[in-house]
Amino acid sequence: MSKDKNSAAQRKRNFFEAFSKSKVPVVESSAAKKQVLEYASNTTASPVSKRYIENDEDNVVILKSENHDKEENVDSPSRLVKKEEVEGEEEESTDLKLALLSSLQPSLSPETLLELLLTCNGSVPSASKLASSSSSLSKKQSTSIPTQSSLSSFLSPPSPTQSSQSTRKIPFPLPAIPKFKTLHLTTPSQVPYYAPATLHPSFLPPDLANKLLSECLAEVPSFGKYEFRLFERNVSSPHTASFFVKDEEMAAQHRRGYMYNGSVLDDIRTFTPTMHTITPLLESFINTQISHRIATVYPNSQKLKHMLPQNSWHITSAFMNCYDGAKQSVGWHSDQLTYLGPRTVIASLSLGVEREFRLRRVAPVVLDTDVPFEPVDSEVVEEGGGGGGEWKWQPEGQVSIHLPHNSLLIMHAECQESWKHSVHPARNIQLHPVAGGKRINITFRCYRKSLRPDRIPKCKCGVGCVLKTVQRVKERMGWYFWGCQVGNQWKDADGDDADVEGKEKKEGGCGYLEWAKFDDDGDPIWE
Ligand SMILES: O=C(O)CCC(=O)C(=O)O
Ligand SMILES: [Fe+2]
Repeated sequence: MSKDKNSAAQRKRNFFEAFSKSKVPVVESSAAKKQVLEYASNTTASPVSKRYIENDEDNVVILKSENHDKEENVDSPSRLVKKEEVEGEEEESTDLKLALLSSLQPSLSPETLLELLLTCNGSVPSASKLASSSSSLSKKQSTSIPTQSSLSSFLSPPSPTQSSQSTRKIPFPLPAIPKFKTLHLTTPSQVPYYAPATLHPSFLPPDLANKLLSECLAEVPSFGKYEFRLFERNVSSPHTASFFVKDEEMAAQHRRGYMYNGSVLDDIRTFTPTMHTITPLLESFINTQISHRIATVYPNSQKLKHMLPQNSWHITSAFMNCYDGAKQSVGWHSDQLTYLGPRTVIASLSLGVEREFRLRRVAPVVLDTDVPFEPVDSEVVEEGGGGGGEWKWQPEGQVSIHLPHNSLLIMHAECQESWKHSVHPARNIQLHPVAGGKRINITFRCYRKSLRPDRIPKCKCGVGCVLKTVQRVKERMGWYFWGCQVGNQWKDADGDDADVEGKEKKEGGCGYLEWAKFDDDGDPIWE
């Protein structure tokens, strides 16, 4: 590192450069503002570590980047506060305060924010108050599509052969990964080129991530173990998990009516304090990421049909998973869409031990499911084939992504319908100083009001239906249907519910099936 790069002025210039290209989560509600302000007055920043490991399995392709430092420089709120080039706590906490202040005052330039902080002796609450009461502050340049420092690195090359300054469009649809291959992605910037996901390491300010981890670890001992029938997923799951909602009222609603695999959950908990604190940060960040993806990846820069309107992704609930030791895992599955609706986005935060997450495409992305609905023989639409018109899907290889402590993986809108994911058992793990052998994962979700249990169809068993898509029948590829929860489960010895060929359907169930129609924004149209 050059001397010049180390100088305070240069560091400040670097920071401002990164900062002005970035979009910090915007905190809008007054309760959320209060939480950020509370956090701002208590926090000190500490360094984070991250590590990308390589793998020597057969048939493994490892994509390496020439410029790891640059490529790992990805977007996250804490990117703005974590300074590889900056030494010393004081600098870090200034950056953290700037990031927090920016989330409260998103329209102000970084220079203005710094001036405000200096004027207010470093107090974020006072600086924010001052900003709100002043009308003559300089504004950040407004752009309809926010760009991010890390997203510019996201758009930088996924392979070593390209120059780090060039940008390459993320292909849509994504290229096929050759059958039997596992593509190990070693930098976050590679992820969106091969999977319908983005990875944001060092997502939270380090102290906040550690606080959240400690809260989660306190919850874990009372988690239940779910074999084969883990909540929304019909899958072998040798790990423990629990379900969280925002408040008691929601918890009561969930206990009353939300069905998972034919029964209601009895273990429904409310968010821990830090889950509440990070909710507005996550919401703002995810909405920014979704908008960026729409602008840069999806055809004609339009949201995919059935996606939520822009800026309306919000957190209603979360599954918290705990993987204790190298062998605990979750088999191939996609998350059930029943309450999430079509084209859902899921924010998955990892804490503690780094583990390997895999993704595999199982069906094409269908852009227009708006085809005339006609009655068909229910056999034809069974997921996984059987009946006429079966889709001959060319099996594809898989992508492997390592998820370190405090990394956020966003599963984007095309992920659940066309891909499956899993957490791979590990040969060995590196213990985490706080979590020991445990990995905690929280998947934050946006349940739709229009898909509350009292609104969705019941099957002939009298149980709320499950929402699925057709994945193997060419003529109806991508269509959505409501089916019997029991009738849509498969006996599944190896945890892979994608490969149902040759497996038997579970006993019982009424075989109910009804086509599901959704409007452009993904809300159901009932007939
Ligand atoms: O632990 C993970 O990263 C994934 C968890 C998951 O797939 C789920 O909660 O549905
Ligand atoms: Fe999942």
